[in-house]
Amino acid sequence: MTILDDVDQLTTERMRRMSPGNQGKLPPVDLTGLPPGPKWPVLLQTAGLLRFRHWFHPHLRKKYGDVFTVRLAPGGRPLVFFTRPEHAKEIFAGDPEVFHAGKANGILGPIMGEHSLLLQDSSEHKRARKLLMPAFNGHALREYQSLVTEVARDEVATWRPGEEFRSLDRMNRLTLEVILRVVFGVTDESRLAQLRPCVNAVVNISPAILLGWGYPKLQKYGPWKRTVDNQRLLDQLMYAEIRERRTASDLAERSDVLSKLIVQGEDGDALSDTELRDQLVTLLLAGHETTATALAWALFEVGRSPELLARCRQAAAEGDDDYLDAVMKESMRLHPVIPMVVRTLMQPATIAGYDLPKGTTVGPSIIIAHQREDNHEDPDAFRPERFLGHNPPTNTWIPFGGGVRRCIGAGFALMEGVAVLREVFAAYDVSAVGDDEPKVRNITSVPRNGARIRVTR
Ligand code: HEM
Repeated sequence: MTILDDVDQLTTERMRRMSPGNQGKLPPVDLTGLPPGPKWPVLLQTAGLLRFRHWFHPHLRKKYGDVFTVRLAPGGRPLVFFTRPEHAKEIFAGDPEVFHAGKANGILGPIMGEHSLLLQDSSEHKRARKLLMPAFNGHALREYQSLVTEVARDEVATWRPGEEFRSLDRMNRLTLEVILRVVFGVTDESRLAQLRPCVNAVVNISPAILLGWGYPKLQKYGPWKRTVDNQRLLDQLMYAEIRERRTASDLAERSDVLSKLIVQGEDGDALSDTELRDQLVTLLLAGHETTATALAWALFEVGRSPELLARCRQAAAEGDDDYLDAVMKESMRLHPVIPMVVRTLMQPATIAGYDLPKGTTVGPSIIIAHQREDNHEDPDAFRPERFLGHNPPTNTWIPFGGGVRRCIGAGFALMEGVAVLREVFAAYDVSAVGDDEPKVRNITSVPRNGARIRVTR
């Protein structure tokens, strides 16, 4: 068997094994005594939550109070939302053996693979998190900084004074390049050229594509076949990169996430090739569009206020990273990229005084936490100063979730955000063009018009 056949087989087996139909079913849930919620048909509630979340979360809080239940298709399984910081704390601090996060992400199994940090729970999650953590600590982040800055500078160098564009598109291009070069550590130009279109297609997961994962027979036809073919190509390229990297003579000196993960494993417990592939695809899917969206909103909001712009240009000129860090944090507060985080109860648990049965899914609403007036004064205003010199009270700012599942890339995203803002504001004045509002794009919320900006000197 050649290496190519071997990788093709790995892809085929993963897609089959991880198809939603082959993953274990959750037990039925007893609905008596759950917090209040709408009596609408479950399909309408599901549409409200998935497509109209920016209206639906505040509407439900207004109607039912701080804790409410939404029922989801198929089958009307309950999802209980909590909107107060002390309730978010109860969830984030919950026993990881009882509060599982991996189940809710199972839909991404065919692409991420079973080893993905996002999909694992209990001891497997603990082990993977321990192996990945050193590649995301403060020391590692400082090592990535110069390459991230270089990628940002190259992107900004392609802009022309007076040009108007969708900042979301430019930020997506930039953050993808960061994943390829700083996370995967690819340096070979021909491999980068092969990876760019392939990775772009992989991150474009529409509801129609998800359908193909649920019904593997569709994978012989049209867009679903193209998705699987593209997935095979990505796997070929990634396994080739992983296998070559293992034998690289400069492995220990390299500052990219993949090299660090390989070196880290040399002391004992090591990640296999398949585990490395699954974690890298997870980092790609979790870290690319999320960071790009937060950056696009930051540029758009700063571009709406000449005072903020002047402050950012000054910060870039003086190397005042704290101010740019506050701009990123305020961008994620006002426009949370991920609207909620969820956990499924493996045993009955009591939260906010409610006794909830096994199988219930629970989660803090990030949208509401960031909008509550008792959490953030004048919550509709974009004010980076909120984050200067102090942090907001615990669990009032939760764009990265919390507890043992808190986003492992939070520090990476902020480091990247600051580096990009520094490069943009060192070179350009930015003004927002038109208006914008959040729109649902699969799991994330993105600016509907792409956060259009004009750059001038
Ligand atoms: C602005 C950018 C980002 C946002 C808003 C964001 C948000 C989140 C959220 C809400 C979670 C779930 C946390 C929970 O369940 O409590 C998460 C998990 C995760 N994120 Fe991020 N993220 C961002 C950037 C990144 C980056 C840059 C990476 C990696 C390069 C990354 C990798 C991950 C991974 C691997 C997990 C799973 C952690 C686990 O289950 O243990 N994220 N992220």
